Amino acid sequence: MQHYIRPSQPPEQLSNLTSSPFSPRFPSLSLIARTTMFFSKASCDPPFEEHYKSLLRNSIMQCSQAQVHEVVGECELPVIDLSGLRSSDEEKRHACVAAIAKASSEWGFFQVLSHGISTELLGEMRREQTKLFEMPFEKKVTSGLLNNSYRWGTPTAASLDQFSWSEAFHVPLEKILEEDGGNGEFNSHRVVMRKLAGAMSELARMLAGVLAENLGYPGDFFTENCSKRTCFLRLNRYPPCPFSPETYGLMPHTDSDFLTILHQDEVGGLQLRKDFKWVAVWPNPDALIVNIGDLFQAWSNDIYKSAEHKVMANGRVERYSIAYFLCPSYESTIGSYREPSLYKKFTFGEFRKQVQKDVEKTGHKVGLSRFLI
Ligand SMILES: C=C1C[C@]23C[C@@]1(O)CC[C@H]2[C@@]12CC[C@H](O)[C@@](C)(C(=O)O1)[C@H]2[C@@H]3C(=O)O
Ligand SMILES: O=C(O)CCC(=O)C(=O)O
Ligand SMILES: [Fe+2]
Repeated sequence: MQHYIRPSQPPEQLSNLTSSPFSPRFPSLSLIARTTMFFSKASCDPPFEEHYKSLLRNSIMQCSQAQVHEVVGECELPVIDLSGLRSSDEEKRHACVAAIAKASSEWGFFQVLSHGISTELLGEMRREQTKLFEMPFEKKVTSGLLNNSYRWGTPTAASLDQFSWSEAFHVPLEKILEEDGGNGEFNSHRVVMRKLAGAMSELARMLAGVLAENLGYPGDFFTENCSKRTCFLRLNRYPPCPFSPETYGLMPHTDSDFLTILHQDEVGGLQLRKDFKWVAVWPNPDALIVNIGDLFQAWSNDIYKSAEHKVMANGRVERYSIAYFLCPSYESTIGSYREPSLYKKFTFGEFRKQVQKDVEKTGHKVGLSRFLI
């Protein structure tokens, strides 16, 4: 049931510009089109260089000492075919549940095939996402698009290790599910987002249910507490970055949710921390990535792991990803499914507030350890 794959080609991030046009590693035409040749900044790009001038200048001098020693290993992230869950053969279903639970404990990450989200829908979303990010930077900032959810860089960054070379729409789904909440001009992306949110919600709640049942607990906790309205869809874009290859596209973090479903494009750059090493997650066009968030780690009393992950910026090409965050309402209380609990009970609202406070104060998310008993 659980098997490992390593793609035949490395992600574009690792291919090099000097390769021959006849070599299979030569970048595809679409990638060439997406390459901002030698750092001419597009009008859609956020003004990272102007805004974070001193931060970036210092970072080049220091060459980010903190990250130099880190090893990036090859990733053999579990790939799980979810058709096993729909099988009438009880043994097959059981093997699939066991594979999901094992990966969630050992990695906090896994990839899924036969996930039920069509390539067409993911492609539609990707086209809408591209249109959104191609708008002039000023418009993204000022137009209040998608409930004012546009973010770029890291406003609180005091050093390069707190800085993210990326932009995102971090969209509370409650807002886009409202029928007429939007500006007519942008309706097509709202329609696609609703469709994708529906499909992602089904998949996320099904996986959360499986993980809960594996611990002998009914899965309805997630159906009851995480409605379509309390979740988030995040559209990420990582523009090409002319600075040190050590620059983060997205700084190391754990996700503040129950679980995340991620669709990444073919560029690569996502890395997760396993056994004190950073390992790269190779893009697999047929798979979605699933990772356990802080709330599931607390709820499962550390049986499932919320693994730290990051995105490394790419010097030549832009990268896109879409993340669906399975979250409860802010009033929901998160407590361990069994006693004695490692963590104090907290509401999701308290957790988010504490994360924000820590990030504002120190530039870093402290996260779950704040709530240890
Ligand atoms: C500065 C930060 C905000 C963030 C946690 C972090 O320390 C690093 C990444 C951020 C991020 C990105 C994805 C999600 O939007 C988010 C909720 C998360 O879990 O990690 C945010 C965090 C946040 O805003 O709390
Ligand atoms: O872009 C990626 O691959 C990861 C994004 C991510 O970690 C996030 O949005 O929380
Ligand atoms: Fe994340």
